[in-house]
Amino acid sequence: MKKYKAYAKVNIFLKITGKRDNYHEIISRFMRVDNLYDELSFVSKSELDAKMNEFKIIGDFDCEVSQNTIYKAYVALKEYTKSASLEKLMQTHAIKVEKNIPAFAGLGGGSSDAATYLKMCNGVLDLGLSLNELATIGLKVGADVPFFIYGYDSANVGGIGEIVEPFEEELLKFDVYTPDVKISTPKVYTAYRENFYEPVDGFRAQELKELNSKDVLKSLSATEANDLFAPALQEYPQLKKHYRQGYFFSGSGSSFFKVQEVNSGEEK
Ligand SMILES: C[C@@](CO)(OP(=O)(O)O)[C@H](O)COP(=O)(O)OP(=O)(O)OC[C@H]1O[C@@H](n2ccc(N)nc2=O)[C@H](O)[C@@H]1O
Ligand SMILES: Nc1ncnc2c1ncn2[C@@H]1O[C@H](COP(=O)(O)OP(=O)(O)O)[C@@H](O)[C@H]1O
Repeated sequence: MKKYKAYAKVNIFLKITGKRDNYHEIISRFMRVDNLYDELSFVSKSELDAKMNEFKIIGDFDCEVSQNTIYKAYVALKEYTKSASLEKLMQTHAIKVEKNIPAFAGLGGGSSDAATYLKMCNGVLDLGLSLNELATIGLKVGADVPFFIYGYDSANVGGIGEIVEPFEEELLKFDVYTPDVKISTPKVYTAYRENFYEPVDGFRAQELKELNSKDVLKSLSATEANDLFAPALQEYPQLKKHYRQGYFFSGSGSSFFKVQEVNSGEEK
């Protein structure tokens, strides 16, 4: 059975540019983490399970199937395509997820799984949907899903996550660690809105969009790079003891990352 990789991402920078209803408009550099991914595959159900005709996810999750981003992606795809072959596929097959991306980590785990599932269905069922269509469907599941649909190594992400512009640069390797602090994304954004709201101006946003990721990380502190870091520290003070010099905060957290040092002996 073919396995599909659902990569993690880090936010090199994340700046809020405004509000849109109860969401926030952002400008953020997303970069794929090449050595951290979940693996998804379709597996045939037993005859008995097929008769149950339930959406089956095989994997280690702390949420109900109905709350899983993969199931939400299925519902959105079925709504968009009205595809009988999709229903048939999920009647006869389960989706197996080998989870490696920690949840609540600011690494986009749920969103990446949802995007990968949408691309798997599009391929296996030959639905003929464009990446733009899949990104539109995916946005219904989560703001981070469009980035994973396009599959760029590095991109400038805007809007609430629906604008994804590829950024040509080398894919960096990261050291990532995820303290055991379960962070609620909505709670961090709300804390930002209430206590830290200071949207970045257009000129500065454009400057950041044009800087390569290494130079961004060399020129900014963790707090300057990610507008959600200060509100996350306010809501989850225990994060403070996990902070290490030279590391940056990804998304709404709790993960920290830094660019891996390339030893002189290693190939460039
Ligand atoms: C913070 C970021 C940074 O990449 O990612 P993670 O830290 O989750 O990886 C994203 O903006 C999160 O994307 P995602 O995790 O898909 O968020 P969603 O499920 O769509 O939204 C969860 C909640 O976060 C808030 N939210 C999310 C995105 C956004 N641009 N503005 C917001 O205010 C809203 O309160 C929303 O109800
Ligand atoms: N496929 C999934 N993978 C991981 N978490 C998921 C998934 N579907 C739903 N969730 C739920 O979403 C929350 C964490 O989402 P996740 O995307 O992993 O974190 P973050 O948004 O911080 O990157 C948890 O409540 C988890 O139970």
